[in-house]
Amino acid sequence: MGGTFDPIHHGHLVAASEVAAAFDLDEVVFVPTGQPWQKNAQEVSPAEHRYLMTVVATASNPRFTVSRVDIDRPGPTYTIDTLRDLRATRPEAELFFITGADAMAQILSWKNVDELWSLAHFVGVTRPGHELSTQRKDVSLMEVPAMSISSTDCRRRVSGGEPVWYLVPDGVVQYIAKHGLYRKGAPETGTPVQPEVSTTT
Ligand SMILES: Nc1ncnc2c1ncn2[C@@H]1O[C@H](COP(=O)(O)OP(=O)(O)OP(=O)(O)O)[C@@H](O)[C@H]1O
Ligand SMILES: O=C(O)c1ccc[n+]([C@@H]2O[C@H](COP(=O)([O-])O)[C@@H](O)[C@H]2O)c1
Repeated sequence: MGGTFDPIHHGHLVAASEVAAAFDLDEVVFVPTGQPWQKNAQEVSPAEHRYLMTVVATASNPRFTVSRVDIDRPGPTYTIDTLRDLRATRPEAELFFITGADAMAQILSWKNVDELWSLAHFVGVTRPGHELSTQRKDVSLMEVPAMSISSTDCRRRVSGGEPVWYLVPDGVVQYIAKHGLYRKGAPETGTPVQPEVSTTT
C-alpha cells in the first residue's frame, strides 16, 4: 500500500487489514512516498518522519512491514518504480497494490499507467466522500468499514490544538508531539531530518 502517510491514520490501517484478510495476503508492505509529485502544491513533511510514523503504526502487526524503496529513490515517486523495486526483492510474490477511492480516481494520470496493470493486481477500497469505480475488469473493488479520517484533517487538528487520539495510533500521536509536527511554524516542516550526533567530552 503506497501513501504519503503524513501522518498514517486508522483509515490506512483498516483498509490494509481488510484487503489482507479478503485476499489472504502474507504481508502488507506500506510504502511511504519519497516525493509525491501530485502533492507538489502542498507542503509535505520530511520523508524520515513519515517513514518512522509508519513504522511505529505498523509495528504491532506481524504481517505489516514498511519499505524505504520510494523514500530512498531520488526524484518524484512513481508507482511504476515502486512495483519494479518491490518485484526485484520479491521475485516469486504475487503483488497487490491497495488504493483508496480518491487515488483510484486519479490513476489514469499516473506515469506509465498502461504498464501498471501487469505489475500488480490493483485493489480499490471505499473511502467516505469519494466514489469508487473503475473501467477495468482486472481491478478489484472492495467495501471496507467507513473511516472518515484523512491526513489533511489530522494535520489541521494538530495545528489547531485539537486531539488526534484514536484517529491515528497512540504511538503516532506521541511521535507527532515529540517532534512538534504540524504545529504552526514547526521547525521540522519541510526540512530534512538529520540523524542526531552525540558527542562525548
Ligand atoms: N480513510 C480512508 N479510507 C480508505 N482509504 C484511505 C483512507 N485514507 C487514505 N486512504 C488511501 O490510502 C492511500 C494513501 O493515502 P494518503 O497517505 O494520501 O492519505 P490521505 O488521508 O488521503 O492524505 P491527505 O489528506 O494528505 O491527502 C491512498 O490510496 C488513499 O486513497
Ligand atoms: O505513479 C504515479 O504517477 C503516481 C501519482 C500519484 C500517486 N501515486 C501513488 O499513489 C499512492 C497514494 O499517493 P498519495 O499522493 O495519495 O499519498 C502512492 O503510492 C503514490 O506513489 C503514483
